[in-house]
Amino acid sequence: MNIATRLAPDRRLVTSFIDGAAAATGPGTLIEVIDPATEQVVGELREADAGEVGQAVAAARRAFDTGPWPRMSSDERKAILYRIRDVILQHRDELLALEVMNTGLPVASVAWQVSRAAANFEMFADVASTLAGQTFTQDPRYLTYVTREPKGVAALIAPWNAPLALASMRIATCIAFGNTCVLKPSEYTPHSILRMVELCHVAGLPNGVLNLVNGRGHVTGESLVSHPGIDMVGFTGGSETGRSIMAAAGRNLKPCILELGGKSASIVFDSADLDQAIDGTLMGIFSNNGQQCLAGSRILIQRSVADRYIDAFTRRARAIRIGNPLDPNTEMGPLAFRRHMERVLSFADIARAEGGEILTGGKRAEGFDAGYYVEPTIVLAKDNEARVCQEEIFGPFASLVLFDDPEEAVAIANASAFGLVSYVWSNDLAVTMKASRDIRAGTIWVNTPMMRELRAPFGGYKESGIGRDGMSSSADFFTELKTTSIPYGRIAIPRIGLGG
Ligand SMILES: NC(=O)C1=CN([C@@H]2O[C@H](COP(=O)(O)OP(=O)(O)OC[C@H]3O[C@@H](n4cnc5c(N)ncnc54)[C@H](O)[C@@H]3O)[C@@H](O)[C@H]2O)C=CC1
Ligand SMILES: O=C(O)/C=C/C=C(\O)C(=O)O
Repeated sequence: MNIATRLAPDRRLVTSFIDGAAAATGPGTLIEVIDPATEQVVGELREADAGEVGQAVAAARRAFDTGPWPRMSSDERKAILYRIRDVILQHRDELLALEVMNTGLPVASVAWQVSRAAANFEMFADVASTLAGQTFTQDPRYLTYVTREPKGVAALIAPWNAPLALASMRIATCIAFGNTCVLKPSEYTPHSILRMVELCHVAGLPNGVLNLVNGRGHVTGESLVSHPGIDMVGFTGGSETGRSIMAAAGRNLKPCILELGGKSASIVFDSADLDQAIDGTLMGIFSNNGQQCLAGSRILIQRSVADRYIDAFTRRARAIRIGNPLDPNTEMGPLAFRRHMERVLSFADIARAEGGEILTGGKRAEGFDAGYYVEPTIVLAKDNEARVCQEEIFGPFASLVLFDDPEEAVAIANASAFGLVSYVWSNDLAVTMKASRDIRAGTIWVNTPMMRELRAPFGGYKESGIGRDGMSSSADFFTELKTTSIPYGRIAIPRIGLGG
């Protein structure tokens, strides 16, 4: 199937979507959208300038100040969010095709991500509709109660590596609590997101609650996050970008929730079920074409099992089926865009220069006329100080480091600027318990590849982020707490100002 030819001419151009309608075609810069599997131009987006961003923020503000959404009962909002879930699932194939066309991710992994997008809306509808309040009676003459109110208008910035799953997470956590927002997806992956935004309106989301602006980060993104009319910023993406977004938001004293990069340690102890650890560490680094913040990109291996592990891991990596992302048998597709592919490949030269041994890969995959295909790459690093162990590469690039005992493994895992997740492979309970206690990361997965429990807090230590997504954590970020105290009857108030 060549989905490039399936986009109708009127679906090629992506514009802003403001107050429930596509923005009229204006003079904005046109930016080509390229299918990374074919390198063909499959559409363009018309970049929103500061003026158009202002219109989107104004629409979100109107919807917040005077629209029905923040004033609905949580059950009414829940009914609409459930309909969004249903409409997403009804349009699964269409969303899937657009997502594959924009990202180059294998169709099998995108299928899971469309389900995840639907689950995000369901999950946060449930969370918001079951929020419990608090009461206090320290002074028995009073009832003091705490209510949660929506915080306002959010700027939401989404990445390109799993656009539907991650943008929907930001949208759902924001609007479920009665807020309104302006979303800016990545300029590389606008088509699936535009369709999802349209579908949210088909499902009955009131106009102005979810507005969309498209464009590059330094143009549309910067205008949005520095706009004085927004009340908060939600961002998923790289740590450097997170730094500038937080600085821009900070100038207006706006809070941020940042889900950033990682260089997560996947630790293979000699007490592991080695076959399972090999399956899990392969998924950890090579799934989603290696483009995941939560990738297990630093694999630490206990020296006593290193030969066996490395031999099997390398053999299996070489056997990964690279190909057309629309083929259900494909295990790895192309990287998302040319500049990113070149950056990932540059780390092979860096690895060699710093004394690492490339066990496999380090070059473009052969046999393709077009597409940003890269071979699964494995480097045995000289040590954990190497740049390939310290910098987020964000591609199918595994950096291996050896260790002798559990204490050393934890020390290496922690010797990183990042702290998003860690994977622990061991059947020794004490080893797993100590590792999970001592590793400084937001999530520890023991004997399992990525497993997202959406209710639990998810986010990073250190440069991997600020704040957490999840039940109470999302509620804390996306609502204001209001304390009200009311006496049970007329109280005696000291009478001042009666003197003469
Ligand atoms: N989920 C994650 O953790 C992701 C991590 N990355 C990491 O970041 C590196 C750089 O990739 P990029 O494509 O440059 O990702 P990025 O983090 O710059 O892009 C993510 C989003 O931020 C927007 N953006 C960029 N600069 C902005 C600004 N100043 N203000 C507001 N919005 C802005 C982009 O347009 C996009 O929508 C990758 O190599 C990878 O290491 C990239 C994407 C996702
Ligand atoms: O599951 C989440 O909420 C976040 C996942 C983040 C990534 O997979 C990513 O950014 O790569």
